[in-house]
Amino acid sequence: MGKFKAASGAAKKDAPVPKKALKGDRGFTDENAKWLKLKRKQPEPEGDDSDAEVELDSADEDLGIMDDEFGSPGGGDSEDGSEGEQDDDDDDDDDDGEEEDDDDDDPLQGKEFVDDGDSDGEEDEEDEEDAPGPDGLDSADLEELHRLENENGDEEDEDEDGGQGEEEDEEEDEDEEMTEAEKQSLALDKFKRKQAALALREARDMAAEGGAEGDIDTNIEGGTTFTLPSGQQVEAEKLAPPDLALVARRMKATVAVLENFTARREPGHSRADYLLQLKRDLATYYGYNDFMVDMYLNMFSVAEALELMEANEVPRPITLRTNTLKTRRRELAAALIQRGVSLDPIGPWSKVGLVVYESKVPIGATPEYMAGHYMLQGASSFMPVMALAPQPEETVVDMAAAPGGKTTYIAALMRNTGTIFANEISKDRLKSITGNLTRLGVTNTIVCNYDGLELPGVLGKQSVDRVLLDAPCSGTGVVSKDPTVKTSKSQQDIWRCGHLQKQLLLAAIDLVDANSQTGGYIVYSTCSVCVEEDEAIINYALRKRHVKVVPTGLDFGREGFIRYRDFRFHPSLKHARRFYPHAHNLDGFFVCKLKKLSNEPKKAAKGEEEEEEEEAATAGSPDDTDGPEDAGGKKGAKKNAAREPKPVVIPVSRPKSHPKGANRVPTKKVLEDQPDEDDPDIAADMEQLKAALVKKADRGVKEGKRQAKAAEQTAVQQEGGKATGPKPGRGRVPPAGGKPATGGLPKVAATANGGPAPVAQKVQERKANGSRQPRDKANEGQKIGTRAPANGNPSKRGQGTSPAPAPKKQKK
Ligand SMILES: C[S@@+](CC[C@H](N)C(=O)[O-])C[C@H]1O[C@@H](n2cnc3c(N)ncnc32)[C@H](O)[C@@H]1O
Repeated sequence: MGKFKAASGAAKKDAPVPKKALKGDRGFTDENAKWLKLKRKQPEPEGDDSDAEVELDSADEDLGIMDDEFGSPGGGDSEDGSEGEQDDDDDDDDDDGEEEDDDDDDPLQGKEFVDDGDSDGEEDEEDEEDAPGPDGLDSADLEELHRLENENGDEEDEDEDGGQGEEEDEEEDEDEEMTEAEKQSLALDKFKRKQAALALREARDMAAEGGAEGDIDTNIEGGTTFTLPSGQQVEAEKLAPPDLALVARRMKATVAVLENFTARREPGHSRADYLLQLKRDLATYYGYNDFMVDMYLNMFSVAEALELMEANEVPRPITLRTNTLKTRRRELAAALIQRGVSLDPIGPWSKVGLVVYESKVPIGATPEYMAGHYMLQGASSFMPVMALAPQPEETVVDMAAAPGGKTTYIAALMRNTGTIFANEISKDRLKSITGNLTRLGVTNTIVCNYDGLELPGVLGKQSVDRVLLDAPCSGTGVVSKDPTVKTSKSQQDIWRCGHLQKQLLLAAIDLVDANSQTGGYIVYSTCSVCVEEDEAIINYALRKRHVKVVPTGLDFGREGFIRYRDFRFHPSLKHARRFYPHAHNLDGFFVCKLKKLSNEPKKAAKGEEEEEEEEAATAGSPDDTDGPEDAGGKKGAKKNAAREPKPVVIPVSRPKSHPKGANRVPTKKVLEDQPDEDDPDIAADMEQLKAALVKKADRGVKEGKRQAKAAEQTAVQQEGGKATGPKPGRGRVPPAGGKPATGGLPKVAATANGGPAPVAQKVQERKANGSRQPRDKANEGQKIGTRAPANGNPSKRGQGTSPAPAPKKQKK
């Protein structure tokens, strides 16, 4: 008891696995049992980047670790996987590479590296909570406390005994300066907190043990059957401050009932009644909105959803990636240990990662950091680059690159050879990319500032070997970094993201040459756990392009969904990988690798054209995310509007009327998106949207004129001519999205010498010359650049074919 255990069978299955990566094995094993353990206390990165940007434009710079990924929820991280020429251990990422275990001869291994003795991390926090003082507590309170403590057994007592020490003494001193009332109030607060913590722990324990048949006490008030609160009680609770202890105990009881419903239900109450109460309580206790609670409960068992929410309260470990362009991991580790940093290798699955437990110095401002020997970067962001497995001398696109964490990792794996196009739509975020590239000594990268949708037009279709699309997303996987996600996301956000993600993924596929000698791969990743942003996007691409899902090479992580509620995805989606905080101690993350099979356009299957049209009109509604094929085909999903909740599954709340069809005002994002001109479907969709927009704008103008006229008349009628009506021509024209896309091609890649890079031309030249040829040193300066894009000339390519809007700030 008392430990936060993996709850479900599924979670246990995922538990860190093998002993050691076998030599010659490909991929990565999950032997990181130690560091994967949840830890309550982690050193904060300098500048508290924790506010990882869930928003697309959130600046990593805020952290004071400007270039690093910490603080950028979207997944901004940079990692290198290769140890360059000194050490090939980075090659574990390569599809073709043999895995070498450099740790075998790592002198630091098991010596200087600090052992994480914090296996009981979770309890530490509670240990630090002071036992409630007797002051101000009545005997009933104390009795209750003792009862709770006794229920939690000796372990709890030990925790408390051991956990206080000097801190308690200090508090006693402070107590003397307090008034009696203050003391009582403080003590009561502590008592309540303690009660809540104990009750929650019980709930967790019980959940973790799968409801241990037989010995679950479902009685919330000793002896009586657990009774759901009445409507009146629910209303009363809404008005009062939340009683967290009560809520926690009720959650426990509710979970127990749901897990053995027939035996424990209260007559007259349905499963839905209990679920509704549980949802309310989860939202109260952890502070989520209904959408998020529904999403978790749809995805996991109730017990596991609880675990995930609990894990979201805990920060992920601080991790860094050795920049193998400049140093080796063992050297970096030795240098940091010298400075008072406690660290360990991140796990056998990475040869460049380190996990930091404690640091006496700001880890984002050490001389080694400044010198570019490492990148602070969340462990989950290693995965997409490892899956991409870029090869030296290839041409690779990082389609949504800021702040450049993954770009720099790609560069390291390519050993600074070949060419990377690091693209980012947000001009403001470009400097984070260039800053990181410069600091880490990356010289094979051209930074560009396009909407990713434009890239096939700019760089040329089938022009590159690999593309990483670390897509803008809702950020529902990074709650611990950005708790605002708990309440700020809605189903509409997911639909909006989904629509953009689909288009970006098609553009990514179009960039890749299926006939690449060494590549032909696309990796799609998000830091969202929403199926509509993950598997549904891949499934869409499978229908639209000649691609197949291939294994990521990552040996841990859960399989992608093939069935999710009403959705049925291609069976190959099991090769995708999902990572969760509660199961892997990683941010919630999705990674999927595609192999392009042919450069030929894929003919739309029967019925799909019609579907595309509808998609444009619905712009990412759930119905366009590949609904069930077993319910009358894909169209069946659309007809299946009233979706039946499955047992212990709560339907996602949807708006009562989803805006569809011509009357729907297109979202701003949709209007900004540029069509892939070579994709007739999308181009047609966009035309349709634009037409609708123009029509709407016309209506708005007419309405504006009408109102102006009315205002004039009113003014004339009014004494002194003071009009109170709307001013002529103001305020009635549809705003924002209505702005027609104007302007020429923005943004340009810059070369190392600051001049504009004729990007597409270079790619085409490179292709013509054979991309595998060694680079011409004389051309290097022109071809390769890492500086911030100058306001140079735009690439000629694409000009006049795709009127691109100025880059807009994107919100995730
Ligand atoms: C998840 S973050 C990328 C993190 C980055 N890959 C890293 O590892 O450091 C997504 C990025 O996509 C950018 N973005 C959003 N919409 C885009 C678009 N249409 N084209 C290109 N980039 C876009 C956002 O500004 C944001 O920087």
